[in-house]
Amino acid sequence: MRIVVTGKSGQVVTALIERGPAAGAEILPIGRPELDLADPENAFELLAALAPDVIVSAAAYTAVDKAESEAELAYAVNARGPEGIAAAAARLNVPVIHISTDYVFDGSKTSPWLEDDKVAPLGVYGASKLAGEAAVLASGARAVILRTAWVYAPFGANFARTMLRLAENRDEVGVVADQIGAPTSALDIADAILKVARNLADHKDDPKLEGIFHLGASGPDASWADFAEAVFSGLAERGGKRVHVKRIGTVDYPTPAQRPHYSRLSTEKLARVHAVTLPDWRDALSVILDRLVGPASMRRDD
Ligand SMILES: NC(=O)C1=CN([C@@H]2O[C@H](COP(=O)(O)OP(=O)(O)OC[C@H]3O[C@@H](n4cnc5c(N)ncnc54)[C@H](O)[C@@H]3O)[C@@H](O)[C@H]2O)C=CC1
Repeated sequence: MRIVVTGKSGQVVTALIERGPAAGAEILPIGRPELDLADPENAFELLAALAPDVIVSAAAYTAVDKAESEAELAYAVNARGPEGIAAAAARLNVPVIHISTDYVFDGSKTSPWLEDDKVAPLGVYGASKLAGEAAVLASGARAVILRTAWVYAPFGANFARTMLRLAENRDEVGVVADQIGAPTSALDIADAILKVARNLADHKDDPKLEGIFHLGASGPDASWADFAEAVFSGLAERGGKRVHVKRIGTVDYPTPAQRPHYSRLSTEKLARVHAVTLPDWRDALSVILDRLVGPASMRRDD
């Protein structure tokens, strides 16, 4: 199975490159300079030359706060980019898996968001990603939208790595405790994408496999403060220092873009239709900390 994925250096792209071979997939990343999503005119020629079985649209403008002052660029990359990719996929008759976000919701629920819940993005990033979803769904390509959230990995820019960096010279870190979600490993996201890609490639005439699906880790709800505490206790278990989390409110940490208070996504539909369930986020974090800090077992006496 040949999978072309947009982007070259992102968390999900990098995870796909790492996980693809074990799933029997050849991963072909395309990104800048040859493909600029802000100007995807050449997408068809590029994709046609690579002859993929499935296209994964993973690259995006992901700077949530900066998007508030760069709306034009955010829309170009997150809406017109995927539109160009999906139009090419339709012409090539190749299915497309497009990665989207919990930020299409306003966070006002208190139970996990369902795929057909009312969308109401709070900021430019979420609105531009929502426009991307709409463009992909309207393209005529066989399309799966995978909305995920709170992505982190052993590489790239993410919350877990930021916490570990702060631990180097801080004994206490203030982290918001009133935004709830599920930290989701890009490695697990890559495994899920590969399974969905396989389902699409193997069952060409099954429209039930298409549409919007939510993808997130299993396990208990977590706040960013809970996630930080789990990172720091994992660090301590691996012989690192103890860092205290000061639980603060969103009001104490103002940002240009407003974030949803409750971001947990219901993953029941993905489990039912594609037979994909992600591991508990605490187990996934342990896998990533083993790589970033060193295996906990190495520090034990046994
Ligand atoms: N990071 C997160 O917490 C979340 C991410 N997502 C979505 O998941 C997907 C993957 O996210 P990450 O891997 O975390 O993103 P990332 O920020 O790690 O990587 C983004 C990738 O997009 C590429 N890119 C940016 N502008 C481009 C352009 N104009 N042309 C071509 N490539 C361009 C970058 O070079 C990079 O490879 C994105 O669609 C994002 O919207 C959804 C929910 C949460």
